[in-house]
Amino acid sequence: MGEVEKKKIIIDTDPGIDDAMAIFVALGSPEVEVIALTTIFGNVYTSLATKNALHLLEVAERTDIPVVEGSHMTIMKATKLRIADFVHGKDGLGNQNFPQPKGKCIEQLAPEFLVEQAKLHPGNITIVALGPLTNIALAIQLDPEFSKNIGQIVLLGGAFSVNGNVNPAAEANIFGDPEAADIVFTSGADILAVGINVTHQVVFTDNDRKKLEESEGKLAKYLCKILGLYFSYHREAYHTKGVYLHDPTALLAAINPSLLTYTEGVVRVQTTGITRGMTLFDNTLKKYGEITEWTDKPKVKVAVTVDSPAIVEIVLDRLINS
Ligand SMILES: O=c1[nH]cnc2c1ncn2[C@@H]1O[C@H](CO)[C@@H](O)[C@H]1O
Repeated sequence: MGEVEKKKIIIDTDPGIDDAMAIFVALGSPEVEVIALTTIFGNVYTSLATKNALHLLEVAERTDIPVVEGSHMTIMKATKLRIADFVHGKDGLGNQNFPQPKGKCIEQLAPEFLVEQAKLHPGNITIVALGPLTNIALAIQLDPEFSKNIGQIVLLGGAFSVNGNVNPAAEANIFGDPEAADIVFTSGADILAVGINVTHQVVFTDNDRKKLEESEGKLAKYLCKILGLYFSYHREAYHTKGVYLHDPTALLAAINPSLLTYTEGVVRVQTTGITRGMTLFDNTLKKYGEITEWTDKPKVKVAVTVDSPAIVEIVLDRLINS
């Protein structure tokens, strides 16, 4: 029997403790081929995201995978960014003082790289977007064919019919660049959004962490070092005895969509006022009496439920066997 072709994924990432987890899960998943990591600000600034991406690939002994640096500012060219170092540490990886990576990112910039790869493999690349959507929006602006050429964009972002995590209205990745997010949601690309309404159901407990600690998995052991800060943040902010697996859930949705259920509709992002960054979903079933900002916009898929025990089990399995 011939080998089943692996799904080609590009992870757009701002590592980030849960990003590190997602990247390692991806590297341990035989179903996918990680063709590059592109970087973005969010949990850290973009230069640090690049450094951390290179570092994580060195830890995983996968320096064959290129790192491509992304935008240092929002699509509106704002450089005053909201960085979640209080969740991930000053270094983005739990304040562990890791050595500088030896490798370097490639010369090309992330938006051009994304455009080029989508052209090279039309319909066959999945972008797993784990941070603000700036690079992807820039790729859409660079090439009118990009939304058609890209296979799918699975994004971790939004808070659908629930409160956000930056403030009651907005989730962190969308809040990081709301204008970019609105461009992506309305681009016509095949989009699957995994919001915190879903990822807050996927809790990785103290007991799961113990399983990582007691395992022989190389990447499991590494993650145990950086998870401490993420756990204490969750204990303080959410009073949970565990952490939310945001990025690993989005990554696994890209690998095996049947782990979640979805609905379809139009998503717009609020870009002004106190609800800046809010994602508003229209299921398009109601016929409004007038034309709205949602009318005739392309539909996207939005995750509704998730098989949390299965997600945690797969994450554990991929890390313990690393
Ligand atoms: O309270 C928070 N504020 C800002 N960012 C957060 C918070 N909690 C988690 N994340 C980070 O933002 C993404 C999910 O929204 C994840 O990458 C997560 O690590």
